Amino acid sequence: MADRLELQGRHGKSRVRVSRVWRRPAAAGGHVIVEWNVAVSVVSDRLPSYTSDDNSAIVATDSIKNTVYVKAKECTEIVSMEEFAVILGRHFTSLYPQVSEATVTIAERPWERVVVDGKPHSHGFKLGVEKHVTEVIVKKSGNLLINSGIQGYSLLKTTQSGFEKFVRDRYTLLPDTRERIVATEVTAWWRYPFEHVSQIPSKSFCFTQRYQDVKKVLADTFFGPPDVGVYSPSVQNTLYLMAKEVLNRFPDIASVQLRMPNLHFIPVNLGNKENPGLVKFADDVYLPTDEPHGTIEATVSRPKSKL
Ligand SMILES: O=c1[nH]c(=O)c2[nH]c(=O)[nH]c2[nH]1
Repeated sequence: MADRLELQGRHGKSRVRVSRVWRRPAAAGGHVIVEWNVAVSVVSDRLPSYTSDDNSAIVATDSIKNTVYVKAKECTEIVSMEEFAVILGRHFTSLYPQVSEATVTIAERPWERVVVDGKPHSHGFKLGVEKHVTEVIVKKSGNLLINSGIQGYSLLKTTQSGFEKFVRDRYTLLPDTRERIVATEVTAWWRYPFEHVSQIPSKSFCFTQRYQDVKKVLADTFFGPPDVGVYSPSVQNTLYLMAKEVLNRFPDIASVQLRMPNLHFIPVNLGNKENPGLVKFADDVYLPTDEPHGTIEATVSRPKSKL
């Protein structure tokens, strides 16, 4: 009976923190530093270690951790974290016969070059807020999937947002409004179209630049033009327009998933019978809260080609 059990397993190392510096001269743009939190997880064809005392097929998670530092050392040219993830995935699936698949996840700590007296500093950095993340799955055949994203991208606007004409029934208290604050913390994931290591473009395509560009398109669409903005009838509609604009602008992105919690700014009205109108709301004083918050998410993809 026990012989018929099915076993699926994977192992790896998480929270491997590595930082890499590339020391370019100031004239070439100055030093570049990245700080990455790497997780590697491998799938093996052979799993005797789960069912016996035979560890002969295990690549120790300690060796997996060491490999991250070896590969960082070997990257003498600047690499994006997507490229680094592919390098690691290729390494584990090609060096070890039993490893059929590797998943490499990286989150970047957002060190940003400082600007001093209007000039980018050659070796000074400060920590930003939102994070670039990636998940790369590499198979032994060289087939792969690259998903990248943004986490913790907080956006807010003080007007040009409303919510009205929604379902109104005995459970409804929320009034219609065409004037409110809208605030969110965007999590975005997008998929690149590369399906095999051989399709990954060389230097002409830069994943890091694409991350910056996607971030800008998301924010520009959320805010609208600087002087007048753009009216948002719901977080749902704004989310869709943001995803659509990313797909419009970047043909090499196949699909976009956005998660945009609605972080409420509740109008403050305070008073009682003796003291009515202690604070009367006039689009000025709010109670910000993220507990509870609305959860709004969607995936927008290009139609599948009908070849
Ligand atoms: O943009 C919004 N979408 C909703 O689905 C919703 N629900 C709610 O109470 N407020 C809002 N706002």
